[in-house]
Amino acid sequence: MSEYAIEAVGLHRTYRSRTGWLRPRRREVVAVRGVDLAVRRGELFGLLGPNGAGKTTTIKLLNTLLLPTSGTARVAGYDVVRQTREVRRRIGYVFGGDRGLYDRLSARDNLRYFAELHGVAPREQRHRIDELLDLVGLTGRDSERVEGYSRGMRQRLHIARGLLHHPEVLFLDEPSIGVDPVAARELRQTVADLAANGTTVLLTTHYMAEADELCDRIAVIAGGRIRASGTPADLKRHAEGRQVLEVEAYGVTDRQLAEIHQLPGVREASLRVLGAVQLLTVQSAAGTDVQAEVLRVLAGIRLGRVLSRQPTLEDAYVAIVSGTTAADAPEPALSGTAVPV
Ligand SMILES: Nc1ncnc2c1ncn2[C@@H]1O[C@H](COP(=O)(O)OP(=O)(O)OP(=O)(O)O)[C@@H](O)[C@H]1O
Repeated sequence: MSEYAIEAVGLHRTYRSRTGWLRPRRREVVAVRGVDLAVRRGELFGLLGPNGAGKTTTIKLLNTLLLPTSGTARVAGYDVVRQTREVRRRIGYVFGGDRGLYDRLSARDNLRYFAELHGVAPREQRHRIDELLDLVGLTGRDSERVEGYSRGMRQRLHIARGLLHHPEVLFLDEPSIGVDPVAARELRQTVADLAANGTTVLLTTHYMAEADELCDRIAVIAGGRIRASGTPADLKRHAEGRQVLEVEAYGVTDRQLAEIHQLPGVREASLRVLGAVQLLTVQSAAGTDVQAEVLRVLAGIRLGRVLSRQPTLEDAYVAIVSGTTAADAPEPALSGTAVPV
């Protein structure tokens, strides 16, 4: 038996569609271009990337919902194209959002229904459902209708649903999307417990802190290609030798962001909108003090907190996605980077 639960070699996927009505035209989108992955059994592996990077497509290629245009993959030891039935029996798939549960049924009845669909033997059902309700922390709330559940509770019920048939590999696509921070923490605990019980988990997320806390290893995907992979500590090295300046501001323009990018010593600059406030993050070579110059560019704008700090996994991620990692980035990038939130 291979030590890997998921092995992919050179996965490609092109979507072909027609657009237009009077003069239909073919449109091709290369969503995944040569992805290699090797996820060990029992590992909690994160696939991170900005919007449109190819995360969901990669997951769908691995869980047999899509056929690769080229390349091969094995999941739980079986080929995803030639042995789809064997693969499907051994995997679970949980995607973020509201679909996939019956609102007017209780959590327990939802699980009963899906247990039937998955062919879980009737005498095993009760025990399995109790076990899963306990794992996802819904014991005691299981007779309530799902329509009254919070987003976090729904997500945990989704996970229980995905685990009914004892899958060896669980695919979790954006599990904490739209979940509040406290519920997200509980959700992370559930995912960590799963991996501790031996299930291999492949998780996609936009949240760096989540990946940092949870994952044994992470691959960063952008433009359909894996840009970097390794443990969170390995990835953090991509921002090694840098320092980070964070400025809360109100009304930074694209021009100012581009100007900050051009400042001597600046490696990366990005802007995120957090409610009413913008968070400007500037990465620079360690030992280069860019603060005075950045504040000069921002003169006249209302500012909040200004903070200098060590790089985090998120900074490394920004550097990897924009192709300006510590090793290969002597020149600053030319344009601002839109960071997914
Ligand atoms: N059914 C489809 N037909 C055509 N193009 C598609 C289809 N599904 C995805 N794409 C395109 O393929 C690319 C990769 O999409 P994918 O959904 O895999 O990215 P993602 O990393 O999961 O993004 P997000 O975080 O936004 O969900 C994008 O450019 C997307 O627009």
